[in-house]
Amino acid sequence: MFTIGAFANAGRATLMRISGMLHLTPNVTGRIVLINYWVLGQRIVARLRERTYEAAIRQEVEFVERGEGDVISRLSVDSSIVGESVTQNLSDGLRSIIMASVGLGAMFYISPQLTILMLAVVPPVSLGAVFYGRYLKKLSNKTQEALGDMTKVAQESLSALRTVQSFNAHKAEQEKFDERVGTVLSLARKEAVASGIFFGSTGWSGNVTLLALLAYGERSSIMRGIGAGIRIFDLLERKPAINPDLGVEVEPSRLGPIRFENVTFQYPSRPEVTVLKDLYLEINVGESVAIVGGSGSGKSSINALLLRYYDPVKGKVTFDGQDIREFKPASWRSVIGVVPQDPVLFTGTIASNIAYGNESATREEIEAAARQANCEFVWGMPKGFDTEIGRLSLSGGQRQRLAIARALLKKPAILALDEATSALDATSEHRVNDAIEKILRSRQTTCIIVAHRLSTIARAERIVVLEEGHITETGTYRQLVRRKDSRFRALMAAQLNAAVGDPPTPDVEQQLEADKQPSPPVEPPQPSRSSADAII
Ligand SMILES: Nc1ncnc2c1ncn2[C@@H]1O[C@H](COP(=O)(O)OP(=O)(O)OP(=O)(O)O)[C@@H](O)[C@H]1O
Repeated sequence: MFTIGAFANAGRATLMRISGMLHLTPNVTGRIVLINYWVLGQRIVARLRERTYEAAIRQEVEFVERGEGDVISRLSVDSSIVGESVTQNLSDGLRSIIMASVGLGAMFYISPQLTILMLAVVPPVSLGAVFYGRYLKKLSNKTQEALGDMTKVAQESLSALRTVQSFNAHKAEQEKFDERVGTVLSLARKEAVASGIFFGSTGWSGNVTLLALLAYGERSSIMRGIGAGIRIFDLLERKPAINPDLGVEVEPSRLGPIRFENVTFQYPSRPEVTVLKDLYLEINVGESVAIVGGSGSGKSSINALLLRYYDPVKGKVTFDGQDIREFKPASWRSVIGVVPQDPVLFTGTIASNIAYGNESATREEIEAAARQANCEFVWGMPKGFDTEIGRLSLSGGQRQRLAIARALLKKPAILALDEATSALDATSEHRVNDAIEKILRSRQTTCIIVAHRLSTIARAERIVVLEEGHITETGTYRQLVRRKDSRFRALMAAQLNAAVGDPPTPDVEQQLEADKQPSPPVEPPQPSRSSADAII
């Protein structure tokens, strides 16, 4: 064996002598080869990304929506790996071919018998390499899948950060992500061990060569690594504008009015636009207030401030007389149930979606909340509450009802509801309205509703009309609708007309006329279905 080793070294020395004759120092040759291959690699990666994106965007919606993260990871990580391995393998392969053929030629020249003896090891080693290669490929595939899964989890929660924060689900999301990171780590470890065996089989000289190659060729990747590291550390060191660790806990049983005290607000990304101007709004314990106003008047921004996604620029929001900035954000959000305009569902079962951020909820509690929110469609599904759902696999109305159930499960002292503006199918819409009405009637929860439907507006105890960032009118539905020149009437008529089509339809006029009549003392008004559920 020693003789064969010495013999192979003699072949390698011959190759070195040849490159010496061509006046190519290993340093210069290495640099040229590396730069060329690096550029080639980048071109391959760019082409691959374009083609992958082109293919992804042509797929059926279901494929991408179910495995969004996977597609993104193929675009970012997989394509780099392919690019790197193609160039790396290509350069390694070329180098090996040259070394092997020149070396073998020299060896044959010195002693054909010894060369043939040495070549006898080639077939079993090749066979081993084939099986070993397959194993490595499978392992790498699994790692990529795990990476895709990890990206998907991160993407789902980051794209729904408002939901994650309002349901205090950081811990659950972190655990989910950590689990994926763990899987990736253990697979990567397996891959490293497997590669280690591979390199180990080439003996100490192989390892030394590899180290030299790494030290020599990887300098540019280290620089790239530093660049990427800076971006990561920037995020790690960033202090959140709303510190999640500062503040006092809110007693879950604490009740009190909510006050927006002369609040002025601009979004940090658009400081030139004042969304809310010196707004004063008081909502008493158990009261339901509907906020109405034209698109862009600042309705949703009120909810965003209430939930402390943002802080006011001037003025303050108080709960029971205390500035909500004094509360720990998670503790404050835990007393508020949120139903956003376009609710987000997460990968998982219907039950886990209703119990989002509320892991201790029992099946009975989940079902009770679903019943309260008119989610009867769940019982009709073959697997009921254990049905697996993707982000968008339910209708808008069903999603909104699940979101209502999710919010009700928290038994919140305050309910912040943003009605869906998009049209829901007739049955769903009716069931959503019905669920909201049930909540409004119960009078246990303080409700602040960004309302778009007449039926909800009519049911709320008080209506505030928001125009250009401040409240221009406030009163009950009857008071506002009866006031001949009220801004509310004008808003309703204009928006209903816009929804139904010009010129004003008899429906709108009839509705407004009908509402002028005195109502029965106990029953709340029952606007006719044609216009009552109209989206405004
Ligand atoms: N995240 C944001 N960053 C910057 N500007 C925003 C942001 N969200 C909303 N705005 C702007 O703030 C203003 C008020 O928006 P808001 O969503 O509160 O209105 P809205 O009354 O709820 O409208 P709609 O009924 O259409 O939902 C709009 O001009 C909007 O463009």
